[in-house]
Amino acid sequence: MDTGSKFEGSVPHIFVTLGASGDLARKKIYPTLWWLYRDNLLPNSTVFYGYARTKCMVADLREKCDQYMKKRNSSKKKLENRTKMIPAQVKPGERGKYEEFWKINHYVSGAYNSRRDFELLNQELLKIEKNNGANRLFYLALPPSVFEEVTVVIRETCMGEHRGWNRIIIEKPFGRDAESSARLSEHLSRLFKEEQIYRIDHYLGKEMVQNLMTLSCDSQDLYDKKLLGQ
Ligand SMILES: NC(=O)C1=CN([C@@H]2O[C@H](COP(=O)(O)OP(=O)(O)OC[C@H]3O[C@@H](n4cnc5c(N)ncnc54)[C@H](OP(=O)(O)O)[C@@H]3O)[C@@H](O)[C@H]2O)C=CC1
Ligand SMILES: O=C1O[C@H](COP(=O)(O)O)[C@@H](O)[C@H](O)[C@H]1O
Repeated sequence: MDTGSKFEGSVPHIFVTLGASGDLARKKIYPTLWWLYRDNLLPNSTVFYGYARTKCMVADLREKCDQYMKKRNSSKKKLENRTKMIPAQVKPGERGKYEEFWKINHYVSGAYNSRRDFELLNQELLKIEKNNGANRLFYLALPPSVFEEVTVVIRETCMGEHRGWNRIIIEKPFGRDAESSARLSEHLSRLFKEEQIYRIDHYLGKEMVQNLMTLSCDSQDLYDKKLLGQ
């Protein structure tokens, strides 16, 4: 299996959001995918798949996501908009592209522990790939209680015969404590190579967290008094 290290534009990319019906998907993942698509930051022939138990159509998913799709605001503007109750919307000039974005979205309904349902998902992906292979990313937008079973079926059903690399993305939390975190890592390492596993904590991109470096240089007292720990 090719784990892949290159961002190869000529090969199709398939981004599968597991738990597509949920809060993280609608508020963070789909808006981010839209911004990347809108700004031409994705490889050509990228396709998106949503997967969850909820039976729904792409149109239903779109309806849930619509209000979160506006370009990211600064925190100040976000606060102003919240206060004024202004609903977020895609800008008028971007609506054509927004329609294009939803046309390359698909949705498959199934359980997270069902081999059969994931085989069906795999069949869908293979149809898109038309025997040319593709690079596949599986984003676990799911409660941690589902991580173990879903990664087993992904490994068993969605990676075998197809050509291209496969990656798994997990949003924090990676366990509740050191022990459960190590258990999760151990489980994942039995299924995937480390370079296939991406662990994401979007809080590390937040301004305040980024500023910790500045704080650490400028405010030694803060550290000395262990205030950060508190
Ligand atoms: N929401 C956020 O902003 C953030 C979330 N996270 C993390 O991301 C992950 C997803 O979060 P979030 O989207 O808020 O979670 P949700 O509770 O919205 O769950 C996502 C989806 O998972 C399915 N699901 C929920 N509970 C179960 C269950 N007990 N068993 C099987 N499937 C279930 C549901 O889909 P269906 O029933 O259709 O299958 C649901 O739509 C979690 O690990 C969370 O800690 C991290 C950072 C931010
Ligand atoms: O990781 C988390 O993210 C959500 C969303 O936060 P946002 O500031 O990016 O909108 C937050 O509600 C949750 O507490 C946190 O654990």
